[in-house]
Amino acid sequence: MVDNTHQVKHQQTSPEWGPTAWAHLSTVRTQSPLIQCITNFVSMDLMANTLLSAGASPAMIHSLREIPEFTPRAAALCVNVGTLTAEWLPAMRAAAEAAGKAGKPWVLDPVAAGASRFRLEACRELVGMRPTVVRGNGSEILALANASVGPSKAGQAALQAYDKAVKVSAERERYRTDRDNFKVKFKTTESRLQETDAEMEKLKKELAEAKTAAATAEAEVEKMKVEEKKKLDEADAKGYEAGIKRAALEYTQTAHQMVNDALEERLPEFFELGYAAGAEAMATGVDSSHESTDAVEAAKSLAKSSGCIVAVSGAVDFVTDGQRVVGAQNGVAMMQKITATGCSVTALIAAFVAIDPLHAFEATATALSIFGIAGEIGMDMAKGPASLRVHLIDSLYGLDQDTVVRRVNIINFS
Ligand SMILES: Nc1ncnc2c1ncn2[C@@H]1O[C@H](COP(=O)(O)OP(=O)(O)OP(=O)(O)O)[C@@H](O)[C@H]1O
Ligand SMILES: Cc1ncsc1CCO
Repeated sequence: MVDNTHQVKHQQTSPEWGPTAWAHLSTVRTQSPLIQCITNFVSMDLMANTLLSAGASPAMIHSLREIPEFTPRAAALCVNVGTLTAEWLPAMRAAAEAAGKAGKPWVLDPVAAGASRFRLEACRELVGMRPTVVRGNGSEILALANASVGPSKAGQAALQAYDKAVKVSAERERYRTDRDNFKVKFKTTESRLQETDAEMEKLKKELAEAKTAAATAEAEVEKMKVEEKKKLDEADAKGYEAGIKRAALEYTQTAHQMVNDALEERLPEFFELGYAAGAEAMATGVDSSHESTDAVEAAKSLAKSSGCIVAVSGAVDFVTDGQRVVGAQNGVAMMQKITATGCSVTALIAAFVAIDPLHAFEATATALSIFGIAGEIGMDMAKGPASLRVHLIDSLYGLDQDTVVRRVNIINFS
């Protein structure tokens, strides 16, 4: 059971974040608050180990039969809908209600809130039960905020999304047309090149024939030299004909050389055209994920309409109560490559809020920052996501005052 008289008391409106974060972490270590987690199957292990390495005491208890007896004894509750089923939802409701009645803080993680109507409805209902904190990624907070603002605003958001989709699709079509036009141009050039090649082959053949004819004629002239004068005249005439043919061949050879030179000169131009079309085709990808910065306004409006603290995780973890906004800028991008880091930091928020429930806003920001610092230090030793998972837990366990105070990076955004 948590003794609230030991809760962190030195918070002010504008806290010194480093010392505050250390006060929160060291209080979690000394009080070891019992945190009940109703969470998804994927996150159970990492979440429990995160809480343990921070000094809290995890209990992954979700049976409806145990909740009335157990939940009031926990210092805080963490509800995560990651692998939601119709059977588990009543347990989540019951635990949220029991925590509320016992005056214990509880935290909601609306995993993939927008993935289905069932999930969105469940999340909306749970938000309506007034969790102390809601923590999600950008897409989850956007889905939840849009679902909570009523049909007209949701309709507007859908229309805006539709407009954007139409624009992107038109742009894509334009790129496709450009690319197809280039393909046609390229094919035409190619067929012209083939025609020239065929012409060249024909001329080569004629040249060979002419060479043979000239050789024959020369041989004949030689022969005529020793033959009668009468036949010499005839042979001369044939030789003259061969001469004309050779001149004609020399002329066609020169013409062919000119065509070749002209094509060679234009080669860089063809290359430029191909390169430009390639670059345009590559620029057609459409990014559909949301950054945490995209969801700050949605988080503020959700915080206002629900009365909860709302946190959006990402490169910057934003925390808002509807008026104030702060951003925790710790963590490393590789944390996204470990499943359930988000779920785990939500549980850590529950532990921090458990020991300082009167300052849930500050406790949420410091929990996010501390988890990020553990990720940063863990990353120095990690080779990839699997080893980061291990080193993150080790680093969280080993954090000391100097490191925390020095590395906490929380700034005011409003
Ligand atoms: N680009 C980033 N740079 C630094 N830290 C990040 C980045 N992206 C996420 N994080 C950190 O990773 C943790 C998890 O955040 P994320 O937004 O990925 O949660 P999530 O999508 O709910 O995760 P999950 O569903 O796997 O539990 C947070 O502590 C967050 O600060
Ligand atoms: C991968 C996954 N699917 C449902 S819950 C969960 C863990 C991250 O939220």
